[in-house]
Amino acid sequence: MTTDTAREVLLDVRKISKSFGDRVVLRDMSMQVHAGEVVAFLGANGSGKSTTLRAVNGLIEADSGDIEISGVRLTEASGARRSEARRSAATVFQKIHLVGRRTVLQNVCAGGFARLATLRSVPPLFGTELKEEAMACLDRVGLADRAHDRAGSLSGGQQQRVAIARALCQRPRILLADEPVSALDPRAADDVMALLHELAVEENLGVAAVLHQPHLARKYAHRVIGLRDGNLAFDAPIDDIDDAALAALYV
Ligand SMILES: Nc1ncnc2c1ncn2[C@@H]1O[C@H](COP(=O)(O)OP(=O)(O)OP(=O)(O)O)[C@@H](O)[C@H]1O
Repeated sequence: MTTDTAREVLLDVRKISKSFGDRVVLRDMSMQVHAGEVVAFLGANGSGKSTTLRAVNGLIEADSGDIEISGVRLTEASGARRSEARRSAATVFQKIHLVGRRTVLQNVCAGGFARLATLRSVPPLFGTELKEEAMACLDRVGLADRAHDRAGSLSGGQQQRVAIARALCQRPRILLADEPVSALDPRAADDVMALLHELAVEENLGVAAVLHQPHLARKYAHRVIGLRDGNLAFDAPIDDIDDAALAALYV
């Protein structure tokens, strides 16, 4: 798969570094995610993949460097503009965090709450509109028929698709997926990666996915970023990286 680098840059990470105590875990990490592409992050345990995504979604602050999300430089923005930029990048985690006793639809609606919470006054029909939007998001991931089931009654793969629908209800431009398929069986993993690929290509989202499965990167990513000990090892179209280079990340 090739990527069109003329596409809009949705995420621009410039030379971010991060240490925990004396331990430097990211050094001058730079990378971009464009609209319409899936970027896979590969690397051994502890190489800094999640730290990179966490610096983007605001779970941690980088010590230095700069991050631009949807055209907003976080170091220069504050208040609502900064929150809005952050919210344009929605995160999907390995641990799915649905409220199991609530319905699938209620869980997906939760993705819209963060967005609505920033409005000065809540539109009067927001409940109905939000539910309609959540249903559309569920339909997008192929689970509209499970809307009124308890979330906890779904399989792991289905729950991850619900989590993706919840992220979509946030109306993101970028999906950050931190090991989205690590807890899933091979078939469910394939389905979830196929869905992420489809969302990138058909909805023009940028997808950055941390993966531990090089074969899924080969099948579904347009570009691959390899990390080794907090350093960028490579950043290239997947077709330019051979299997030996992928395997070398893990030795
Ligand atoms: N909050 C923290 N406090 C201290 N050290 C941390 C913290 N978060 C991450 N680290 C350390 O930073 C390094 C990079 O962690 P990170 O989670 O980014 O790696 P990773 O490539 O995502 O690994 P994995 O594949 O195991 O999830 C690891 O050595 C980890 O122990």
